[in-house]
Amino acid sequence: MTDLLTREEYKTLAAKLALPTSAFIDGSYRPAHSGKTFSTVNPATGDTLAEVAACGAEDVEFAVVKAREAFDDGRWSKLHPSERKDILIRFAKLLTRNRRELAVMESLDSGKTIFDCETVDVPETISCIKWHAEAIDKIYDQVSPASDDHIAMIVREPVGVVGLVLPWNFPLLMLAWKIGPALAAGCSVVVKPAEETSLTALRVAELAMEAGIPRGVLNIVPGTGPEVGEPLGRHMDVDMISFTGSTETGRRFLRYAADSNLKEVVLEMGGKNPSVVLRDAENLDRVAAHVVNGAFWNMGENCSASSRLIVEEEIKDALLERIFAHAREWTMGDPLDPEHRVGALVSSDHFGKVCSYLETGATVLMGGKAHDGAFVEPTILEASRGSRVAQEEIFGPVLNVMTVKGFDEAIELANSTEYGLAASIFTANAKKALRGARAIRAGTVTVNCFGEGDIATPFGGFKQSGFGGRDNSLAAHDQYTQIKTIWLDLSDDEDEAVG
Ligand SMILES: NC(=O)C1=CN([C@@H]2O[C@H](COP(=O)(O)OP(=O)(O)OC[C@H]3O[C@@H](n4cnc5c(N)ncnc54)[C@H](O)[C@@H]3O)[C@@H](O)[C@H]2O)C=CC1
Ligand code: BAL
Repeated sequence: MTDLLTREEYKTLAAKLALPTSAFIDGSYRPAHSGKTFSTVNPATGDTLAEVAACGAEDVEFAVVKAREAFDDGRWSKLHPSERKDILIRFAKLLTRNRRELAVMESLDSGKTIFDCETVDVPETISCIKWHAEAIDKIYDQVSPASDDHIAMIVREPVGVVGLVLPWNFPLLMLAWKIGPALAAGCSVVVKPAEETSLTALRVAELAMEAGIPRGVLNIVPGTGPEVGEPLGRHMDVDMISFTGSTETGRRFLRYAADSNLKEVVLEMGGKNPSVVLRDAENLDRVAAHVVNGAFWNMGENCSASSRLIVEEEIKDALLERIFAHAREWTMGDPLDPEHRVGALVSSDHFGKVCSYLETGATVLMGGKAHDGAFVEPTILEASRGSRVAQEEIFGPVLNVMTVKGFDEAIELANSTEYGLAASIFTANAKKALRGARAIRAGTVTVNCFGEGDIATPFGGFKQSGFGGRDNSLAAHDQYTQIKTIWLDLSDDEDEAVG
């Protein structure tokens, strides 16, 4: 368990932080080609933290050229996997050395609680880099069945230059989910952080250089979606895009690829994830704790947040009573106070979006109030299945409750949105648990618990939640490599004529 500091100690650290503000391309910090900057704001206070380089198409071009040079000359892509492993492990050690600085920077820039940054975001970022580093020199290529006078090898090669487009809800962790396997595989990357939260990615790039990742291999280009994300998505010399964010923007990347070089596209997008609680669920208090954690953790700014509770009507009241009790324990306020479990929403725009769902006419069972232009109380609503709060990804601490009469209706309702990222099912009946887990169309289903799995299990979605691949596990290695088949003729030259 991480040793947490006091609020005052975190405030002192925050005041002393040196914030990186320039793009990081070809191994050094540089201003945007245009010289323009944009403000990055602490959403909890509204204060401007720093002016960050507002990059554009020229900067994307420069970063892609440098990433391509690095890839083609093999300074990283052709190292022995064990050499990449050693450097990435050194990188993980430097992240560990700087973990407190990164946690405070992440909390300030995103509004996430320091508790989560210290206990989840930063440690999982480090273990993700380590996991892919440790895996890379243990993955074997294959030899296919073939006749005695041939050998057919199936080898995996790094995809090449990869554009990584990140969301703001887990700035460090999503960076790690993508650069961990991409760098381990030997790719060169151009990262576009979300404009709301660029700081930690810029700092991490410097630590990567210090660890020995060669220049040009890891480039960070901050800026807006249209000015940086689109030129990256349309670039003719980018071999692949891996994106996490909204389904709407994910669709754009498919169009960019279709209109340019048909680069590979992997999309990890939104969710409207159900917690299904059947009448035979055991230990409703424990179920309630999972439901509350699933709905309110990270202020619900989580693609796999359990934002829909589907409960059989016999147990609805008993479950809700316990859910209210657990939700009341989720204290909200200054993200740098380690006692707080609910911090600020990421931006005033996003705060406005979440608040708009509180005014759609749904019955408010708990919470429902917003504070100081940044904070939304853990909120429990009751609205019908066709309503906006039941269908749309709110990405805030808002749980919608719906009752059902039995298993079949519960599963049908669980599947009734355009999304299919994650789901939980709570029941003491093993058959129902497994039938439900199979029938729910989602990339991850947890039984009698809530979670996303871990670095060793694939993460991604069905339906409009996902496209093209999976983050985490060796499935992520597959994402950043492509298959090549090599045939070799072993026959004696004198055996037979060709043709
Ligand atoms: N992990 C997830 O599933 C996430 C889902 N969202 C959902 O999306 C909603 C909107 O949040 P946004 O920040 O606007 O998400 P977004 O999908 O627009 O942003 C994600 C990334 O895409 C980039 N981007 C935006 N527009 C682009 C464009 N036209 N071309 C290329 N790149 C572009 C952004 O700069 C950012 O780096 C949230 O309220 C939430 O519902 C947002 C972030 C993460
Ligand atoms: N929950 C990890 C992925 C995401 O929310 O973007």
